[in-house]
Amino acid sequence: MLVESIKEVRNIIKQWRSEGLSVGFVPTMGALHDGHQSLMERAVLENDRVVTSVFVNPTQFGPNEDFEAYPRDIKRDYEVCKKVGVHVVFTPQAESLYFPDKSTTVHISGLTDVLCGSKRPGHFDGVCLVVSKFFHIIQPDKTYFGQKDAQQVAVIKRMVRDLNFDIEIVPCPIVREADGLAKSSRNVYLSHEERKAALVLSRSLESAKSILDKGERNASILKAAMLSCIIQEPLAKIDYVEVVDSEDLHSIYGEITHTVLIPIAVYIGKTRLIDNIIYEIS
Ligand SMILES: Nc1ncnc2c1ncn2[C@@H]1O[C@H](COP(=O)(O)OP(=O)(O)OP(=O)(O)O)[C@@H](O)[C@H]1O
Ligand SMILES: CC(C)(CO)[C@@H](O)C(=O)[O-]
Ligand code: BAL
Repeated sequence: MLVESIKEVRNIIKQWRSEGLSVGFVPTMGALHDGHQSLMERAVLENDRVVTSVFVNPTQFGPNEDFEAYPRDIKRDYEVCKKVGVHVVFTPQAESLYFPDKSTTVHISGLTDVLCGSKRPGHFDGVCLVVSKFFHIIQPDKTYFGQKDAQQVAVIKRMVRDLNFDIEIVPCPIVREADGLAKSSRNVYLSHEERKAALVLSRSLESAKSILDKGERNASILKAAMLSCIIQEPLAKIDYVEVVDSEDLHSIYGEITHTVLIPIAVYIGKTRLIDNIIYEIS
């Protein structure tokens, strides 16, 4: 069922709750692909009822970012959700979520000062505001987020802790194209040449993994190897390449002694893509 009204979605969930049913939630910005589908499939397996939101959230886009251009196809998205077995596709209007005075903000400090947070000022405030609204409206038992946006997972977990949401966050693995490119709604922006060039992201992460597999533990050497891999691609412009603690996202410069997150953000032409791996040191 496609539901636009907040009141209606609340009533549906109230009814489910009165029947003792569990509720899973998958927030998305639409233009659904296999990455989103994997989150929805898992939610359908683990919950009696599933809500997916499709909302291109204006407050998480910077003034020079791609809010207008972001791909939108609600008809197709609805078909994908129905096929997967999602029960309600929630598509609120921005006017019903936001008010002109913008009185309330949700800011998670620390974790949002680095990586995408420092490159996209205000981005995580927008994400946290809209996700906290959805959590209040839907009050799910479990909610599903992709590891492709690893910093988003860390930030949302912190918000759930700090605001006492009684919701389990379920991080889901990155789904990739056959050649390694992480699935992303923004991949549609890529020209044929750029699509080939975009492989530099997964290639540089694979090279980091094989360097670690050989026993290298110096984070600076690892970073240098990844940078030199990416700069060989003329269409690529590095936004960041980091080696960070997988929990608190602090940069690591010296010896890697425990599990690390290796997140990267690279412009391919005008399109900014992100990817990462988690490497466990046993
Ligand atoms: N390749 C993927 N594998 C697993 N989860 C994914 C993947 N791509 C997106 N997701 C997850 O789907 C949810 C909704 O993401 P979103 O709608 O922003 O899609 P997206 O493809 O990440 O778009 P973009 O990166 O262009 O903003 C997020 O939790 C995100 O991490
Ligand atoms: C969680 C989210 C749907 C909030 O708009 C968005 O940041 C996304 O798609 O990852
Ligand atoms: N998946 C993250 C949404 C964004 O880039 O705004």
